Amino acid sequence: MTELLTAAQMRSLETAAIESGEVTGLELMERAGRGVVEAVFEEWPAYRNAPQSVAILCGPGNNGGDGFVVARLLYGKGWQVGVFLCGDPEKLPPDAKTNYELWVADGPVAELSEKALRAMPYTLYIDALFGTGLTRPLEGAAKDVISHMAGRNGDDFSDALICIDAPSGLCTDSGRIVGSDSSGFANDINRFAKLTVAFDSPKAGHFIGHGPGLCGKLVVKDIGLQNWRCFQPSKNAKPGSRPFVLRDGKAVGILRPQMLELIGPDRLVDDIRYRYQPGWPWDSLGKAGWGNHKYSHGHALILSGGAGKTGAARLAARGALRIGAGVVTLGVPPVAQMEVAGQITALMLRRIEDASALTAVLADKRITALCLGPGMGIDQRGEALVKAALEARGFHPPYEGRSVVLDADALTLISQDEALFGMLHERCILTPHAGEFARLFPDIAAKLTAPAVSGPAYSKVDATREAAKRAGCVVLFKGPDTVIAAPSGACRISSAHYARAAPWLATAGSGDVLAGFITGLLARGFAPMQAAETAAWLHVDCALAFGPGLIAEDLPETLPAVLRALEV
Ligand SMILES: NC(=O)C1=CN([C@@H]2O[C@H](COP(=O)(O)OP(=O)(O)OC[C@H]3O[C@@H](n4cnc5c(N)ncnc54)[C@H](OP(=O)(O)O)[C@@H]3O)[C@@H](O)[C@H]2O)[C@@H](O)CC1
Ligand SMILES: [K+]
Repeated sequence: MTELLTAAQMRSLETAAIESGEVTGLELMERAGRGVVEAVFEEWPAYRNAPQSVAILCGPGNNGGDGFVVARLLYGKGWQVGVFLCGDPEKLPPDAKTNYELWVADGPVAELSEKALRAMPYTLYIDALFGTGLTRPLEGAAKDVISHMAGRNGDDFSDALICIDAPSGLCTDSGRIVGSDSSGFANDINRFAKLTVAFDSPKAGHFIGHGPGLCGKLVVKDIGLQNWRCFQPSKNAKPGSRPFVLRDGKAVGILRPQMLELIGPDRLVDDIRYRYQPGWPWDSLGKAGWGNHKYSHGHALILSGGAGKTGAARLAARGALRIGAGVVTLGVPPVAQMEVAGQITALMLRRIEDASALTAVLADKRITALCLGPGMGIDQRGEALVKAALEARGFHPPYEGRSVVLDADALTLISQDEALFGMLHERCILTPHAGEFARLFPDIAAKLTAPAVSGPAYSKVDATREAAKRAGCVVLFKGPDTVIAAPSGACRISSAHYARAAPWLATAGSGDVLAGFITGLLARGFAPMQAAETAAWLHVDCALAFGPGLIAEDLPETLPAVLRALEV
């Protein structure tokens, strides 16, 4: 698990640490600068004993302060250091000012301008203009320089640029660029830095929006704030009582409540395990829960479209079966029965011509989860099926109720019909991609696509939370930065970036398999949020395990190996 912090949380952490009297802001800044230098040598080990030249671009706040520390430390190692300041040195905040003065004893500070920067080439460039304190669009020299670094003049700095905390101009809460004209990043929004060095914990903006593309590689350096982020583990703290912070598999503390707001599942398995409680359904994915009869592992019903449109539902059904639903039935209209019957083996088949047939089938309380949408069609039959599915909420101990995954065409249908939308309940999960999200929640999507005029900007996290609250159910907003939110505000980011980048997952039918994974877990008794986050994580893991060349059919077939590797 990786906890992701907002800029405000990071500030409150820093304030708590400083107010405790155990550490000063200056010490934190020194650790941050040291962390950057360490990261540079880890990335370019050959430079450890071969001093190079570096240009350090310092801004008017503490991000700039970190830059002055790096300047001093590299100069001390024999580097040729050019320092450029954006702003008035007299107005620097106290710790940054101190480090400015320390640097001035070593070398000069030039006023930041594109011309000054271009006067000579440097081996490396360090962007210390703005970090978590960015409040408005870049302008003037800062904007000129960043757009130059982003390739406006045809130069490519992306193998030589290190960003302190964030690429300047990027909002660390939202991963959006602040400014209506992309603040100079317009040339190629996915190529900017080689390395971004963040402190203590990554920020949400490193994982969503343009963050991952602009940051290059993300390195997080510890600056000794963990005692203010976590309560110390007490002897009585048991898994399940409060979320633990794990480091290398060991609990190092219990999260402070304010830090719980945003938690990202980089290592979701740990995340799940530390919340383990006896009887929790994850256990039943492994050996411990096997041995009962098939219906005790849940029965998923996946509704298919008509002839020639059954592939998507079959993919979803295969996913649900592989993830461990005891029984998976495909509900097909009679016209598609032969087509589907010829393609499936372990899956069951049921004729479901219309809504009344579905209602009759749902009298079977053993059906614990439904999936509607993949290939279903947006005709009257589809609409009536969605209505029947949302009406039939049946209860079946030990499950809290029957769950419904609404994907693809089902999302289009509920976006067109307020009454259907109003029938959503807490056991539903919506799985929109960006286009479907915009149809379902046009006003929310508009906020997300409107230019970000100030920071912190409205983010995909904000949008997904708002959508979940309005729908009254879990929303999984797909993308390489999948965001999952519950009406309560609980939120996870399942990011397929950095070490988990799997661009080949963007392949036809992969969303259908994801819907099937979620449905299978729901059928087994996972709560909606758990089902969505676990499925999203396993989906990416399958793609990573398979590698390039992946097609949607491969995802369910790779799942057994992924589960084996988890030793569940
Ligand atoms: N928190 C921690 O624990 C630690 C934090 N550390 C470091 O501190 C960084 C955060 O520092 P920070 O808060 O001073 O913010 P920063 O990003 O330097 O910029 C703020 C300044 O810029 C200004 N400004 C904003 N936008 C602007 C614009 N478009 N154009 C022009 N000006 C603009 C803004 O002015 P204002 O909005 O007040 O007018 C303010 O003066 C963080 O990223 C990390 O590197 C480390 O030392 C380790 C410990
Ligand atoms: K920066």
